[in-house]
Amino acid sequence: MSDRPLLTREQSRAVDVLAAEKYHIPGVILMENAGRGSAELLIARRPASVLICCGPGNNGGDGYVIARHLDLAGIPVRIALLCPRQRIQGDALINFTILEAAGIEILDFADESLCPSFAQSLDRADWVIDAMLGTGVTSPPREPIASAIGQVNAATAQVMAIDIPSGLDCDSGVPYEPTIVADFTATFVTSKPGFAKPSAEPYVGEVHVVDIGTPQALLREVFRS
Ligand SMILES: NC(=O)C1=CN([C@@H]2O[C@H](COP(=O)(O)OP(=O)(O)OC[C@H]3O[C@@H](n4cnc5c(N)ncnc54)[C@H](O)[C@@H]3O)[C@@H](O)[C@H]2O)[C@H](O)CC1
Ligand SMILES: [K+]
Repeated sequence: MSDRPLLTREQSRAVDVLAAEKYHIPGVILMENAGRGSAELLIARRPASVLICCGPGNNGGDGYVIARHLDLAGIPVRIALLCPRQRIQGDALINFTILEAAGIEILDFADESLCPSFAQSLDRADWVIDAMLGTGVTSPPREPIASAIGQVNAATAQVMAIDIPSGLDCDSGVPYEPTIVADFTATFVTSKPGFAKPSAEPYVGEVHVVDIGTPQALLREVFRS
């Protein structure tokens, strides 16, 4: 796994497209593998209480899957949702709807200014999961995610970043203002080019690669292109 080439933003998109269009793998299966593999990494660290900060895209979708697996493992977990519920779409929406049906606690923080209860939720957690922004982002984090990143970085809880620390450019390794400072990053398929850059070092922490069930043949195609 570790001898695979690094995966760029464009190749990450190619994985999703090829999986769906040529290899008959629905995106929700990749998301399940991504979330379950990430949850297993955190469960091994025996968290007492977890806050999962979720953004509007599929990075947030991974966060909903993680919530379900932590809940199944008996770990108290809450979602801090940093976008209006109506913005959630596709595979992320499938997993969000499951969480709603399962009664897992979802706290809404869609407003520009995070209300004091975001800080209170942070205080209650010994681990925070950053599932706010992933490979789909090429600009500085906007509100309310920007404020959430600032508050997470100032909190005492340990931080696990999903795929990429939110705010870090996965290709260049340049941190936007602000960027999550993670204790460890669970990244999918293989590591990202930006992680090897000195500018990324303070943000990514220990990097763990999580496989998401893509066939070898698909990966060969992606890395050949
Ligand atoms: N093939 C794989 O590796 C898989 C990865 N998965 C996860 O999916 C994300 C990428 O998901 P995507 O929906 O493309 O993008 P994001 O979640 O990163 O964000 C898009 C979302 O964010 C909004 N947005 C864009 N720019 C900003 C900004 N500057 N500030 C705030 N919000 C912004 C935009 O409008 C969209 O709504 C990848 O990282 C993995 O975590 C899959 O789960 C499995 C396959
Ligand atoms: K992230």
